Amino acid sequence: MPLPTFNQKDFTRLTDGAVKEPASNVVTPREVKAQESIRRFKDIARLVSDWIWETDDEFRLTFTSQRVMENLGFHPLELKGRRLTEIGKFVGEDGKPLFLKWKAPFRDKLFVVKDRAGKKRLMLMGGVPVYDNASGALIGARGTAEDITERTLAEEKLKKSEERYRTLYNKSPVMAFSTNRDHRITSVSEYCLKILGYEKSEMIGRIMTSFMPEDADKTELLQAEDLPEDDFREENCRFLCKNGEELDVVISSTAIREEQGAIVQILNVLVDITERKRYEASLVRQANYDSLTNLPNRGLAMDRLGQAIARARREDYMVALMFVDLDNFKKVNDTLGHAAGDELLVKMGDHLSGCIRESDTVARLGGDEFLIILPDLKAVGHYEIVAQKILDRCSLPFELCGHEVVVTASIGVALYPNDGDTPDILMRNADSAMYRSKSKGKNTFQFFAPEMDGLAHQHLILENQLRRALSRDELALRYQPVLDAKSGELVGMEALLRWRHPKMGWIPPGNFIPLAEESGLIVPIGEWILETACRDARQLNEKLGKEMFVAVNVSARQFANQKLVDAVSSALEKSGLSCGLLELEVTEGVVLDHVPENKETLIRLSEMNVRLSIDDFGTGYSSLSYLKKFPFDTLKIDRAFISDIQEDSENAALTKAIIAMAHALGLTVIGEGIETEEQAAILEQWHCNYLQGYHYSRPLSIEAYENFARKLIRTKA
Ligand SMILES: Nc1nc2c(ncn2[C@@H]2O[C@@H]3COP(=O)(O)O[C@H]4[C@@H](O)[C@H](n5cnc6c(=O)[nH]c(N)nc65)O[C@@H]4COP(=O)(O)O[C@H]3[C@H]2O)c(=O)[nH]1
Repeated sequence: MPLPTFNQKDFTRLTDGAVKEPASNVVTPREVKAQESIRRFKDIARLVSDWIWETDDEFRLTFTSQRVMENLGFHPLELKGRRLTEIGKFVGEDGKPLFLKWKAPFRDKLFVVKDRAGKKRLMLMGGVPVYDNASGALIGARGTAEDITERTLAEEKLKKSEERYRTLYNKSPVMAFSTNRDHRITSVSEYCLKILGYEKSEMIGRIMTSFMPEDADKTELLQAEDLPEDDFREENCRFLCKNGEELDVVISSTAIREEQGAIVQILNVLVDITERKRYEASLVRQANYDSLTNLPNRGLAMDRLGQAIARARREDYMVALMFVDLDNFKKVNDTLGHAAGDELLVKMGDHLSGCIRESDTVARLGGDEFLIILPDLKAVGHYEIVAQKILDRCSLPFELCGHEVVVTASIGVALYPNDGDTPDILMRNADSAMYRSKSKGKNTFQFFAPEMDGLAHQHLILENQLRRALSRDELALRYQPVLDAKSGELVGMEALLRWRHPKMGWIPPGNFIPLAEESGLIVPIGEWILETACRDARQLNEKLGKEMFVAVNVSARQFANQKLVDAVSSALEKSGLSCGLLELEVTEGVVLDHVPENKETLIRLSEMNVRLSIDDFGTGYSSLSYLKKFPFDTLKIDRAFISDIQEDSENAALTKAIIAMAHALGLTVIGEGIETEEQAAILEQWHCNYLQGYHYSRPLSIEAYENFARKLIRTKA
């Protein structure tokens, strides 16, 4: 028996509400019931978003609700009579075709159908078989279909993004973990586990701060309520690895909230900044600490001294500053080598640190100088105890490279407020006091006294600084060209000493050579000059392919030292410069001293084939007799004669006579201090052999000299 069906007309009539009442007014109860049922169906069909369908026993559509137009774009009439399986197919979760047993109700079956535009739509179908009441035969089916295309797409999208997030969370090299509102860890990324070294089970469920060192500041991290709504919060903290190592991390926390705003989860991403921190710390260390001894350097010491003075001013204390200088450090360096010297400094740093309290500071200023700051002295006399302790400790023998070495120290003490109220003044005064200790025979300490500011004391300070200048590379040589008067060609150069003082800048030789002579320092300094000048000359000659001499000034004090000849031959040997290219300039004083040894030294040098020159001739006795007695090769006319050669006829006559006389004795004559073309022309006319002076060039560094020489050689070529 066919299923009583609604045709389309019926349906339109029902769903549009245009139900026309039958002509007869006699309505049976059965009809009323039927009409009610139709109205109910009409309302439902209009309101539900699902597509309602009905088929006959061959599953041809006999009815579809209007919704199908919205879902699939078909007019219900277009579908009428078509089999459901013609317009689409049932599929399983896996997308494979599914064969429905129509005899039983079914629900949530996926039905893939193409809409009018040919696009795939996904419907979720449910249906029931319809049986004939009387015969019990299957006469069709009816059901609903929900269009789930958009929802499925959205779900798939969400699923994919969740998968992506999960992959990111777990597989990428990001340290991340989630916590709940109680800060207990709920999930942790694989990378995080790998870096921290824990098993997942060791982290899940634990409060995150339990992975931080006890002394770490955790307050901020435990303020979940403070987490920003649309941003993340960054905190610096330390994390403990399973192996006990500590990681410095920046932890960025983002709150994941439910719609009402309550926090559901906190996502924490950790960035390991341990290396960066280490690097920053090493930079700070480099800037503030001495790399050899690990003690604070001058900068940090001055800073601490400033702070100590400020505190002492507030609290009415005194500050003692001790300048400690080792007495025989250079000897250790020279005899045992630099490695031993370094070891000594490190050990000395330890010794000094052992003599003071933790609140005091030991710093290394450079070289063999240390500084001690005692910041909160309550009683005068306390620093005396410390100073004596330091002297005692310093003079204990050191074991250095298998040798037992004894070093002593000289200490200068200055006090705040008595001896100064700024770090600079205190430093200067402690330094002065230290020099006084040195002059008093070393291995002692001295307090600053106002008279130490005097000239004699400054002299003493300078002498001590000069003593250190050599080891600190503060000395340098400049070279002034010497030219052939006739040809204008370069024949040689004179080496002139300069001192680059760390605070005073370049100091001219006239200001410190007398000091060096007086103190005997000219001997080691002279050796350095000889070595440097010979080496530079040899290298320059090699580069230029020329044989030019270098003249080196040798003072009377150097002659008094027996080792001059040895120093000269050692310099020549080390450099490989031929003896005939070294000229030693001596002043009249050397020969006038009537010291027999000087003559002997000059003879020995001359026998070595080293050239000898008498410097500044004309300024002293200018005795002709010694020129004959001593083996000189060259005579240098002092620039005092040359400067007024044009105006002063007496000087001019004298200069002319000196040149003639020197030639008669077989000497080469050099005119010094040539400043003008005219002076050069006159001297050339008088047969002066060589010329030197600002007119040609000022003394130059060896590099600048090389350029000068190359240019001159080019113009002469
Ligand atoms: N006004 C003027 N000056 C000119 C001119 N040409 C050169 N001079 C300067 O005259 C000085 C010549 O050196 P000196 O008579 O040996 O006189 C030297 C020498 O006696 C001594 N000296 C320099 N270097 C050394 C050294 O290595 N050892 C020793 N023992 N003494 C040195 O110091 C003295 C002064 O040296 P510096 O200041 O370098 O002065 C140099 C040089 O710069 C010029 O045209 N005009």
